[in-house]
Amino acid sequence: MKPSVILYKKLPDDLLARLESHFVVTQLNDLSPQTVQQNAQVFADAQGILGSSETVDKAFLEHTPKLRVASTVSVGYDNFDVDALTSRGIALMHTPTVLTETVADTMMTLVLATARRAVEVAERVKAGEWQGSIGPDWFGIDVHHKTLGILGMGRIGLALAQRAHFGFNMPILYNARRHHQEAEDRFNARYCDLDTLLAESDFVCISLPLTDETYHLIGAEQLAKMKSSAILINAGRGPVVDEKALIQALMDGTIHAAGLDVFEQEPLPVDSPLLSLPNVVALPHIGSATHETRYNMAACAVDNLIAALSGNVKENCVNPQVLK
Ligand SMILES: NC(=O)C1=CN([C@@H]2O[C@H](COP(=O)(O)OP(=O)(O)OC[C@H]3O[C@@H](n4cnc5c(N)ncnc54)[C@H](O)[C@@H]3O)[C@@H](O)[C@H]2O)C=CC1
Ligand SMILES: O=C(O)C(=O)CO
Repeated sequence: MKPSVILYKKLPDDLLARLESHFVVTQLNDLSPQTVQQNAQVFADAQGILGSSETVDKAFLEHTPKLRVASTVSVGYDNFDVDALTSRGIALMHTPTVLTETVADTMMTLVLATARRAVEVAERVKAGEWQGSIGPDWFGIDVHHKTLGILGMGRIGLALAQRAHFGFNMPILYNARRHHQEAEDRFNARYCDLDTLLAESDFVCISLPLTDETYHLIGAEQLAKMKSSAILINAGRGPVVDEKALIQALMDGTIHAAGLDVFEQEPLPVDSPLLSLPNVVALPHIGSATHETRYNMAACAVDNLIAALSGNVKENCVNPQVLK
């Protein structure tokens, strides 16, 4: 008999058909306690789950005694209790690599949009304010040849460094737990401690995962170490930055601007002070959101689930120790 799996994200038809050729698939909207309660038998029978963004913790796992694989349509997995999964022998599969270039494009978009005030001035044009030659109140700052600091020199950080180095002639600084030879050799990136990176960068770019270590890594103290002309870019996870401290720093001119794809609470509440600051470009977590990349992520997640439930995993497992 085919194993039962729960799908909690919409898939393109061809990928759904592929999933259904291997499994008995139940489609649900989410993994909320209410959904679990209403579909108790489905969760009790499920050997696999596939979707994104929902919390999978100890309390959830109590309802899934047969679960063997969780396949997330994302590279980030901070919404999973990995220790709880591992202690139950459940494999966690994710989708690195297929989204790397697209997310780096998004980060470069934020760098350019904040520096050149693209959103703000486009809105002024739409509001009919472009009535003659523009003056300094419409000007931005240069991106090329400025120093770009990277926090999180992993796959996405490297792809960002490539764009900044070759495309914009930007010196690259990075802080990491170890030296990255590839970044140093290919992009002339210079390793430095966090304080030096904050003090010397014109753009501080975050492509870090959210972990206990990175939670609120950037707070008031760190923002105060940045240049007052510097711009903060965050496309890692919202809680890596203390959002209250960031709002204060943007309001009092401690830093120049921020380009944000991720927030402490998503969707960003409509009354967030971030939305009334002209020096903020706020995107709705679109880092990987292109048609091509979202398709590739979904295909990767389907393949990951098939591989893991058939004992055939070659890549993309967060906790490979459960496979031994
Ligand atoms: N905005 C968006 O739509 C997206 C956001 N992301 C976020 O980007 C993150 C990174 O993705 P990848 O580059 O593929 O992952 P990765 O694992 O290749 O890179 C993360 C890097 O951060 C480093 N790191 C972790 N903790 C650190 C610490 N405390 N101090 C310094 N460095 C530390 C790791 O050593 C690694 O080099 C994801 O975990 C996710 O949170 C990923 C995709 C899309
Ligand atoms: O993959 C991730 O981690 C995202 O945030 C969305 O692509």
